[in-house]
Amino acid sequence: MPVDADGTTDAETEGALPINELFYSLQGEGRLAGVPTVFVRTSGCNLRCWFCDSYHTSWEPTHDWQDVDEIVAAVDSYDQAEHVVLTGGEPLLHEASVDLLNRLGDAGYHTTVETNGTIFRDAHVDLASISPKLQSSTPTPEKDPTGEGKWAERHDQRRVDLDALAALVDAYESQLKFVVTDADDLPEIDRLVERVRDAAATTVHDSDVLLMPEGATREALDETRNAVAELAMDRGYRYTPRLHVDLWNDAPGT
Ligand SMILES: C[S@@+](CC[C@H](N)C(=O)[O-])C[C@H]1O[C@@H](n2cnc3c(N)ncnc32)[C@H](O)[C@@H]1O
Ligand SMILES: Nc1nc2[nH]cc(C(=O)O)c2c(=O)[nH]1
Ligand code: SF4
Ligand SMILES: [Mg+2]
Repeated sequence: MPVDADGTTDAETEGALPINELFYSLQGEGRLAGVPTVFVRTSGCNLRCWFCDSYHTSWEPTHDWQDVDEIVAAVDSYDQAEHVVLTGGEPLLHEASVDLLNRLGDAGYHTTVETNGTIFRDAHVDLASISPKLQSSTPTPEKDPTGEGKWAERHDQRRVDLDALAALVDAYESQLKFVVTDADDLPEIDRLVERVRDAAATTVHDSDVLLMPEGATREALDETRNAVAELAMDRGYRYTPRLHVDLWNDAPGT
């Protein structure tokens, strides 16, 4: 069954998830970088960042439908792993993500959800790794990988939902992880962090705000990582590497 253009799924398939890939690696991003982790990547997204490093979950979604039972068994087959990351695409689009997270939490796994922060769901989440999307992520006709620019307006309208961001920050241990393309992104990050602080009851420390260089390949990161590290130092935010890209470049299943 296909994921439709918005990435929403047919009600019939509740209890199953569209899985693009499931693999064992090291967490490459954020405060748990370096931790051995099983990744479950769902397909389908409500946004279309021009730089999306998971093209086959957003711009051109591909997947197998798998029952939550099957996914849990596949996670269990990696004996060494105590951590699971649920990512996508946008994993919180899918109702069945709640069941999967609750099952993994009950089984004793530490669960991280990688989310664009536009959707709140109540589930077992040990770390909400929230990556709100900046204006520089918008797929303008010049930047759209399909060259059409059809998604620019929808992307721009949907990319920030303050209520969802505040609900995620208030419900879960969280980090705000911004993809930085250049220094022009910083004023927008500062403003958005302040808006989240105003909307949420929980204190958001500067050390919970992470700057991540844009780049899906080593070559692309060579152009961004040092400048982003300097911006993090200037501003007092945290820098996060993209360890998996440094180690394995853009190989699938890493
Ligand atoms: C593919 S997304 C899936 C989860 C969710 N849709 C989101 O955007 O947070 C996983 C992470 O990769 C980041 N990301 C995607 N493409 C990137 C790129 N070209 N450079 C740096 N980070 C990127 C996202 O911002 C997010 O933190
Ligand atoms: N190793 C590795 N770490 C990651 N952290 C977040 C990822 C993601 O795509 O959400 C990711 C990923 O794709 N690979
Ligand atoms: S929100 Fe995440 S999955 Fe969706 S297009 Fe952007 S980076 Fe890709
Ligand atoms: Mg990734």
